[in-house]
Order: sequence, then structure tokens, then C-alpha cells
Amino acid sequence: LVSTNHKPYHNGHPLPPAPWPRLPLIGNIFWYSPNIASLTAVLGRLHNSHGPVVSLWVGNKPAVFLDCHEITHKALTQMGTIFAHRPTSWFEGVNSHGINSTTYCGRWSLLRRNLSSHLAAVQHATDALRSSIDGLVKNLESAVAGTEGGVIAPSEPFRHAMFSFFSALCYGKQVDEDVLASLRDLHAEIISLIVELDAFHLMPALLKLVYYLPKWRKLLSAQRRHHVLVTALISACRKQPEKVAGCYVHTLLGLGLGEDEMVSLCWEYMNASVKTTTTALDWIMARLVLHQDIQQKLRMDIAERPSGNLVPCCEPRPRRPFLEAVVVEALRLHPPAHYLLAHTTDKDVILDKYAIPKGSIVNINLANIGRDATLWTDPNVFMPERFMEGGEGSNVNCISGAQTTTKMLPFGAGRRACPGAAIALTVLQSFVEELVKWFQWEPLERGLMEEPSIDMIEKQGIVTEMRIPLRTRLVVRQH
Ligand code: HEM
Repeated sequence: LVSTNHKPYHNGHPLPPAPWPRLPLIGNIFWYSPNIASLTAVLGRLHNSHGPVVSLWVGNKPAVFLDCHEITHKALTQMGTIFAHRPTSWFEGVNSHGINSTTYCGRWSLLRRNLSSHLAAVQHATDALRSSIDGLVKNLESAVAGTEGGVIAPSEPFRHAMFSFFSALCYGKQVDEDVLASLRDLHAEIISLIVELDAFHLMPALLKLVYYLPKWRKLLSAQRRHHVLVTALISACRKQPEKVAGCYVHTLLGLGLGEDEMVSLCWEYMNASVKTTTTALDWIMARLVLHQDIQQKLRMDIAERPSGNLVPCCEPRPRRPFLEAVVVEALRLHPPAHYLLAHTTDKDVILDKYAIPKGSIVNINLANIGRDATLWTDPNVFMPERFMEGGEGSNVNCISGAQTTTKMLPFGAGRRACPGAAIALTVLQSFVEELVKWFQWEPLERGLMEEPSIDMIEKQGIVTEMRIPLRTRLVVRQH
């Protein structure tokens, strides 16, 4: 990468360092990083040579990349309202009316408050949680029974269970299993088409129109089918509101929204919740397979006192610090999203001596912050104890939107922080608790070449999944 910055100043202040050349109207992001997968390596090199604030250009706008806890903290909390905006994109598709793509305004605030109060009300939706976990345990038991040596790949059953839980919260519990299966398939189809089209890098997509056109058509068709299906689910809720009281669609019905808006918000709800929690669960269980001692300690801890997440009307719910520590430590090392959703500013600002022009696309690398050796001891070691009382992470609260510390931020921080953080943690803890109670999670035997039984290498994408999906030997425990 050439380090010269062709136009280094904006209103008398230096712009974040960027590589050269940069073409007028096109910029250089597509040149240096033709797809999402290559972006990490390019940014790694740029940060190494230029520090924590660098940029690549998308058309005539800088895409600024932050890689530092203090600067991130300043942008998201001290300058929170300035950085709370989202860049506009001409390709939003099914997400066009989502909270995440809405700019920081009254509409955003109304929708966000609605989602937050719905999620607070269903935080302990014990029936739905119990039934999804029971379904998962049954699925895993039959998978074990049907394989030699109990070797299974649990990611798909995880996704199935998370989908059934969040769809019960979104659409109510009355939805047919067949309809849910179609919805699940449509979600998978749309997400994989978006990934294939690499919507983040649309410019090359436009240049290779012939190759991309059939995929666009497929995406539009899948989005239309999704629209029809979700509209039917919304109408069913409208006809029998008493059956769906408290579910997300029910709360939306009272807001006077149009059909497209409601479909888009339902898509966002399911998409934001299922992919992230499933990916997090994959990483947590992979860690427990690798660290048998921690799995055993967790099991003993669980046996002493149940967490209460699955007990109806259990107030206050007893805390289980080690279970919480295991989940949070896995989120520190393996956050499902490595970057926050893109932020932007509504005016020119100075951040860490650099000019950030109004409308810049601001990207924050939260994965690097969680693994920063200046903030964490042995950052690459899986050590849940660091989150126990007196540990270096004991003051970290990744739920609160106004964190006092942003040493890790798997859910973001400040005004745009994830509204689903609290429920996501409850769900993950409940799943892990039951999965460890019901099964022993063991590694496969090492291969001839002594390769590790689990590959912890990441695959970059909309979320960062395991490059090789988790495979484990599952032993059903006696109860
Ligand atoms: C492990 C699970 C989850 C993780 C790691 C996660 C992570 C994130 C992150 C990093 C952001 C971007 C924050 C920013 O741009 O500053 C975000 C935003 C968001 N998340 Fe989550 N999330 C999870 C679960 C959920 C759940 C369960 C829901 C809802 C049911 C949800 C709904 C949203 C919404 C609506 C936004 C956009 C907020 C806004 O723009 O105001 N997420 N999430």
C-alpha cells in the first residue's frame, strides 16, 4: 500500500491517512479490497503503518476505520449524538425501513423505544425459551442416536432453535411449523444471496452486471416471497390480536405503520437476532469443547444452583457468575460482528486530530478492541475467570448503552448500541446451561497429522462465523 495521501486536508485539518491512488467518483476501496474477506488484511496493513485511524474512499466519501478503544469511546459516548447517524445506502432491499438503517431522528427514537420496551417485557419469555431448548435437546439426541460415535455438527440445530424462539417473540406462538420452515428457508436464501452479491461492494457488482443480474433477480424474487409470507403473518395477528398480545408484531400494529415498514421491521428483528445468537452459540460451544476443564467447572457450578432463567415467575433470578463469565469471555474473543454497523456524522468534526467530514462512513473494529493486549492480559487466551469478582473484566457491562468502559463492545455502545443485548445474553446463558447439563461436549480424536480437533479460524462475512463449522462428539448424560 502506498502511504501518500493525495488530498490530506479538509478545512485546514488533516484527513485520516488513506492509500493512493484514488479515482474521482469511484474512490479506492474497491481497488484495494475487492470483497469483504480481503478488507481485514488491507486494514491490518494500513493500521500497522498509520495508526488507529485510517480511511479508504467509497466514491467521494471517506470510509474511516477506527481501531482503538479510547477514540471509539470518545466517538460513541462523548460525541454520541454526532456519531449516532447512519449512512444512507441506495441498496437496502428488505432492510429499507429497519431501525438500524433509519437515521437518528424522531422516527428512529419511536421505533427503538417500541422495540426496547417489547424486549424488556419478553426478557423472561420462559415458555418460548423452554420449548425451543427442549426441541433442540430432542434434535441433538436423535442426531446422536443416528450417527456412529455421536459425532455431530450442531450449528443447524442451533439455528433452528434460535429461529423458533425469536419467531415466537416476533409473530406469536400460533404460527404453523410449515410456515416457520418456509420463513426460515427464505431468510437463509436472502442472506446467502446478499453475501454472494457482496452488497457492501456494489461497485464491482455493477461492473459485472452480466454475472450479477441473475442473482439480483433471485434476490428480488426471494424478497417478494418473504414480503407475501410476512404480510400474511401480520394480517393473521391483526385479525386475532388477543392471541399475539405482547409479540413484536402486536406492538407494531399500534404505531400506524405501512405494510412495507412492518415487513422490514420483522425482517430486521429476525435477522438481527438469529444469526448473531447462533454464531455466538457456535463459538461458545467450540470453546467449551476445546477447554474441557472449563466445561467441567461450568457443569459443577450449574449443578449447585440453577440460573432461574427457565423458571417462570422466579423473582429475583439468582445470578450465576461463572456461566455469565463464560458467555461474556466468548463474546470478547469471538464477537459475532467484528465491526459495528456503519455510523456517520451530521457535521464536520475533529476526532483524534483528524478531520471527519460530514457524511463520512465511520466503521469501528470492535473485535480488535476486545483482543487489545494493552487492555487485556493474555488477550488471546480463553479465561472466563477474568470476568469474575476482582478480575480485570469485572467492571465491564456490555449491556448498558452508556458504558463507562468500552474495553469490549460486542453489542456496541452509546445511542446506537444493540437494543437486544440483554435478551441475547439471557438466551445464550439459558442455552449453554441446558446444553452442558444434557450433554458432554467432547473433541474429535486428533487426526494423523496432529491437527487440532477444532479449527478456530474465522470466516469473515456479515457475521464472523467459524471457517469450518463446529463438529463435536456428543455424549448424552444420565439424569
Ligand atoms: C449475540 C447477539 C447480538 C449481537 C452480538 C448484536 C450486536 C449488535 C451490534 C454490534 C449492533 C450495532 C451497534 C452499532 O452500530 O453501534 C447491533 C445493532 C442492533 N441490534 Fe443487535 N446484536 C445481537 C442480538 C440482537 C437481538 C436479539 C436483537 C433484537 C431482537 C437485536 C437488534 C438490533 C437492532 C435493531 C440494532 C440496530 C440499533 C440501532 O441502529 O439503533 N440484536 N447489534
